[in-house]
Amino acid sequence: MAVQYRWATLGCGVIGHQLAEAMQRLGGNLYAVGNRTHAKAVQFAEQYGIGKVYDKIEDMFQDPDVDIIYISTPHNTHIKYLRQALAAGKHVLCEKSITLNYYELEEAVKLAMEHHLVLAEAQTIYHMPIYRALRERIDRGDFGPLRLMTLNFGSYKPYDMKNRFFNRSLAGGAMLDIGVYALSFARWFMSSCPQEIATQVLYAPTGVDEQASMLLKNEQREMATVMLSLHAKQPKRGMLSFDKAYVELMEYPRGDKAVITWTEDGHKEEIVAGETANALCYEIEDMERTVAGQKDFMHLDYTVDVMALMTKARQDWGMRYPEEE
Ligand SMILES: NC(=O)C1=CN([C@@H]2O[C@H](COP(=O)(O)OP(=O)(O)OC[C@H]3O[C@@H](n4cnc5c(N)ncnc54)[C@H](OP(=O)(O)O)[C@@H]3O)[C@@H](O)[C@H]2O)C=CC1
Ligand SMILES: O=C1CO[C@H](CO)[C@@H](O)[C@@H]1O
Repeated sequence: MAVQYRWATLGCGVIGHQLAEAMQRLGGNLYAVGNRTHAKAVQFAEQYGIGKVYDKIEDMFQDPDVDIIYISTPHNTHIKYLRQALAAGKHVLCEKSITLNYYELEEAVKLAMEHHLVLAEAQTIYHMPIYRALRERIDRGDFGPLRLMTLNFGSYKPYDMKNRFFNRSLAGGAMLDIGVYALSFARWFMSSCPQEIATQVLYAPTGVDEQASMLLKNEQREMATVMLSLHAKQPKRGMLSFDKAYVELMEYPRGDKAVITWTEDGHKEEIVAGETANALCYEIEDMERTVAGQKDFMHLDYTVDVMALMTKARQDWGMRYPEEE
């Protein structure tokens, strides 16, 4: 699918570069770039052959030629830009976690609805073809009823205040950075949003959540366990357990392969769908198809459920960011 809309990127850090590369892999290009540090936007534009660099970020919202804004700044800055972009009539694809908490997201969703715009979180899990392939097989009843899932996500980040990971003023912490993947995985497969949630937390010296565990259960008696760590490596492993089989996905945020182990005789089956390297291409394509009005491929309803769970967990812990005090 060719890129048909004009996209502007707000932010040109690690993931901003990946989005620019994905655009080019699709045979398109970003239309414009804006960034807090202007010099980096200029350099970014040169690297990718982007024609427009805004002097000020605010100019992006007023540019009548922009259709979709991609926000990739730290979590706590998202709401400020969401407000401005949506009020100016732009569709928005915003990086995970889409907002700091449920209340900010509620406000953004209301704005998007009022202005008839597509608002979406850049959550790779909702766009990787392997997730759709598995969903189809589950819905067909191949594995029997879903009983439980176990989700791990561990990343080793140093306690370095120069980056966002442990910095409370940049909305650091495990839940918003990586918990959002585990919960999006859980929400994708669960028949309804979990109603019961039990959690534990360990804080980093900087006051943000370094490790967290969660137990979830919904009305259909489907359960999930989540273990997160931001200062200890773990495999990114998602496991779904059914009556007839269990299914494992490794590197699940951008997974492209699932291994099924059949309960009856233990034999294994592998399903491959999509490619990890194209993760952001799938996201761009789904956003464009949704903006074009084909169907909703973005799953903002799941994003809202996941944000509600993350907010509930932090409320239970009494953990607040400076913006919430
Ligand atoms: N989907 C995915 O696979 C991934 C998603 N992410 C998400 O993307 C977002 C950005 O992460 P990442 O690219 O790693 O971050 P980086 O630190 O690499 O880049 C951050 C960007 O935000 C800008 N920025 C930083 N602070 C502010 C501020 N206070 N106001 C305005 N702009 C600011 C930076 O501008 P400057 O140049 O001036 O510093 C830079 O352009 C996060 O929400 C993160 O969770 C991150 C990695 C992977
Ligand atoms: O989204 C992301 C991908 O995973 C990384 C951890 O391994 C995160 O830190 C990052 O924000």
